[in-house]
Amino acid sequence: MSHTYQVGTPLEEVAVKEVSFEIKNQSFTAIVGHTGSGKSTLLQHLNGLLKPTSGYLTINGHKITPETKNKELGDLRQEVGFVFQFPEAQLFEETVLKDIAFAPKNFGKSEAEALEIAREKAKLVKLPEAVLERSPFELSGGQMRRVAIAGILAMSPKILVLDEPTAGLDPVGRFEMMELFKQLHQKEGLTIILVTHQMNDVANYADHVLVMEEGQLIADTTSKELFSDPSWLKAHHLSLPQTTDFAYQLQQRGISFETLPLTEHELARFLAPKLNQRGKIDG
Ligand SMILES: Nc1ncnc2c1ncn2[C@@H]1O[C@H](COP(=O)(O)OP(=O)(O)OP(=O)(O)O)[C@@H](O)[C@H]1O
Repeated sequence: MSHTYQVGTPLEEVAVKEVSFEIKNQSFTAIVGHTGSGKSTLLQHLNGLLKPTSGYLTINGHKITPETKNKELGDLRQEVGFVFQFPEAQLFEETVLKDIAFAPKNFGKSEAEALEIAREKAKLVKLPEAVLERSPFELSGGQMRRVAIAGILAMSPKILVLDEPTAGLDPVGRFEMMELFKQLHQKEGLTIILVTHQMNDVANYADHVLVMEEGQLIADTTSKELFSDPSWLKAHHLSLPQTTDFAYQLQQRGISFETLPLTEHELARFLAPKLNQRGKIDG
């Protein structure tokens, strides 16, 4: 599929060029690439916010073509939860619980049912009980974002699409947010599709990676494969996760790795026996 903005005007811009890929059910996919490479444009096709200007996509059995009408996309929009950048900007209700209950209520649930769903989803995103009756605007940035995410989960989506969901959070908030997505993926069985600039998050959480460059898909791979080739990443001005970079630097100083580690845990597992051995020899 391709997407061109403002076709036929002087501002015409091909944002996504003939990309073709498959995302498996219940996978955790990261989409990476520089600013302007087409990630957000691609993402907005996944629940029909944008339609391809040529080609098609099939999501959960729903085919979207340039001719697809918005009214045909109701089911898809319920099945694909879309978390925009800074989703807390869309909070508006008087209380946290009412905000989370908004969508189910709008989609025909009774007030009591919607509030019940809201309680369940608030728990799922680990909002403390004490905040549920408070105004969402009195919460911390991280908590507000959790309210917004709970509001999307209240539609019981099968696929969660996240556009830089940790932007603007502090390191602890970022970690907790990523752990939440990991839990939603592993325990709730959600398919996660995440746009991120954080290679550490790609290494720690994603199994599948799509790399965009100037509107084209230049890699469709696993995180292990992607980070095993530092020279390819360098050629495309992409960085390595911190741990992989550290291991790569060790490798350049003569310590050989079968495959470069992606996580601190993998690096520690590799280094510990070597350092223990050194200790024994030195001692
Ligand atoms: N509504 C729009 N109208 C016209 N051009 C647009 C529009 N939205 C995006 N573009 C252009 O499409 C291209 C891809 O933008 P897109 O936002 O998809 O990239 P991105 O990889 O998500 O960038 P970022 O990492 O900064 O969010 C850019 O050249 C951008 O200027």
